[in-house]
Amino acid sequence: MNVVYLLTGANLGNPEKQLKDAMNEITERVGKITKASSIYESEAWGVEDQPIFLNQVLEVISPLSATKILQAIQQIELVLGRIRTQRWGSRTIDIDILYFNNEIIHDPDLQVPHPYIQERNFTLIPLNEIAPNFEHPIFKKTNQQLLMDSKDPLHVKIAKHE
Ligand SMILES: Nc1ncnc2c1ncn2[C@@H]1O[C@H](COP(=O)(O)OP(=O)(O)OP(=O)(O)O)[C@@H](O)[C@H]1O
Ligand SMILES: Nc1nc2c(c(=O)[nH]1)N=C(CO)CN2
Repeated sequence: MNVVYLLTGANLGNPEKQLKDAMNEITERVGKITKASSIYESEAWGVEDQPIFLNQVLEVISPLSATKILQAIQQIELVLGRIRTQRWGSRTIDIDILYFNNEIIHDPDLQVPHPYIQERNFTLIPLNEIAPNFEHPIFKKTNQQLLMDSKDPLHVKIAKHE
């Protein structure tokens, strides 16, 4: 069994419902959700002039390989009607693999740990709620240390407690 951390995000349609729907699909297609952070809201990072985002981090126990999980989350994005616009643009649902066990993967289609974890408070803050002591396998720092070192000014607040 593998331990995988996923980030879900949405800023179009009904973001809260889409995060809930994503949890159901993840349970169906990826594995058992063992921890779920609160739902957080923040301004759009990277591209301005977008609606605010909701984000959540999930810990999932999965029998699938990282490649199979990527395929499963891409299926879920399709099922939930993801509309792709621009890079870092608005979306009905986005699912990223943050960590897969403590493995380092550099495939053209799959970078694990996710390359932006340490730069984005919208990832670090929910991640810290459920996995503060998990160590980043490249930086050899816990999520808590990464958050303390973060230079991202983005303000991320709880929208809804789990
Ligand atoms: N760890 C990962 N999790 C999810 N997708 C990944 C990962 N590493 C690489 N990818 C690739 O990224 C592509 C998805 O890009 P996407 O359009 O979601 O980027 P984005 O969400 O706009 O930006 P970002 O990746 O910075 O969050 C997928 O096709 C997938 O192959
Ligand atoms: N606050 C926030 N900003 C973002 C997000 C996101 O999930 N939350 N996702 C993006 C696409 O990768 C770009 N910007």
